[in-house]
Amino acid sequence: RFLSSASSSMLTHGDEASTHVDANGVVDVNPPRGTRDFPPEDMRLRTWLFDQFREVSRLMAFEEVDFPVLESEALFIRKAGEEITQQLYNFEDKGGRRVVLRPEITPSLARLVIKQGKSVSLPLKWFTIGQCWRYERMTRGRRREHYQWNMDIFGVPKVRAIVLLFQRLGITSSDVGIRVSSRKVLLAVLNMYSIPEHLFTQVCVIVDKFGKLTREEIEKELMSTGLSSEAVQGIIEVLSLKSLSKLEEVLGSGVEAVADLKKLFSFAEQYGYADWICFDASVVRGLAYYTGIVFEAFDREGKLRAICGGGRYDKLLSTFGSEDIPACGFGFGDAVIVELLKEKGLLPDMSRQIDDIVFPLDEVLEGPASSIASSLRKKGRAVDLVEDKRLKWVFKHAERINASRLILVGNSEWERGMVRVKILSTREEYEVKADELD
Ligand SMILES: CC(=O)Nc1cnc2ccccc2c1
Repeated sequence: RFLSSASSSMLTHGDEASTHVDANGVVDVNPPRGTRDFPPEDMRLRTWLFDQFREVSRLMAFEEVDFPVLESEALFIRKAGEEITQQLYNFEDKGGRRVVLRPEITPSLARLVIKQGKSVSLPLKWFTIGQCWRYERMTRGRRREHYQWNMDIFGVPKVRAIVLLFQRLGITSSDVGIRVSSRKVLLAVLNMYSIPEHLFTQVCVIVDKFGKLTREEIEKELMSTGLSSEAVQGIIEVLSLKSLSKLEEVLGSGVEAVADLKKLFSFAEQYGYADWICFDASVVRGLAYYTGIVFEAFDREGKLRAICGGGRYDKLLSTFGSEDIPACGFGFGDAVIVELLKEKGLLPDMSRQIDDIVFPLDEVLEGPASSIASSLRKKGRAVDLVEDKRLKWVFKHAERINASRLILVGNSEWERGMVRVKILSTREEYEVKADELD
């Protein structure tokens, strides 16, 4: 497999957009800051990746849903100080409504589940692949949009879909692991230090920065919420645990967190994906609404950011004023996975492919050539009908787009109802009756 240039532009940021017209009046051809175009080669890679997402969703009997990329701002106003809600791509529309380009999918899912109310039978398993947005100062030069595959189950407590996808992509459990923990671990610690539960989501968001900030910075942020230094040390000590038995020693065996995690790891054993997952108490994920098991996939070489992440969120619906339905799900971005596939030499060959090129050798034969092209298309063949070119160009073009066959419509053959076929891989050449061409 060779690396196409595709993967590079999947990773580049929208170039620095300058003013929108330059000195000679040429419009700025770059897409807006932090966004990407998808020219054909990049679009082939993206389509391939999204086809893998779709196939796994189909295999797991998930139904596809979709939502507007524009949502009411109210859906994302949360008080916990998450990065995602501090970088809302929000604005006021011409009707004076507060709207956003959605930063994530789950709240839209929840909105639709509530809207569908009694008409949906549980459990429901929905998936979508949607573009998500954030507005951050370009100082960090990060992208402002990415596509996310979301898989969510409402009405039950799933990690299996992710393992299935990795296997489809050729990624093994020696390449990637999934760190698993539960928000209930943190809840138990807060209770040990009798910390009020209203601090819970705030503390989760801070602790989610474990890997990204220094210990001192974490301590400082935790202290700033009013936690005692004893509680701060206790939190950091417990969240550094990587062994379930040690966790049990610290929290005691009656704690729900320990029971949940033991159950999950025994399911993993039974389902045969135990070597993909590991307990890591530092996993809390940065979204305020998680209530139980949380997980994130990571590359074992530690070079990349989280590949995907998710968890259980049993109380999201009540934050929208509706009755709660237990739910869990994950978001899987389109960027880090491509970096990983590139690292592992697993990017597929993304070069263009076409079945037939049909070429009239004389312009009086453009009619017959066109009818040959359409009959082949009716048989499902991808046909490039070429006109106004010299034969030399057509041969080069056939190479360039990896055509399987070149079908030449010439006067002498056509008088006999024949066309000339050239198989480009074997150089084999033969005549065939035009209406027997398949
Ligand atoms: C690697 C990458 O592109 N991350 C990314 C890019 N855009 C986003 C936009 C919204 C939310 C998360 C986002 C995450």
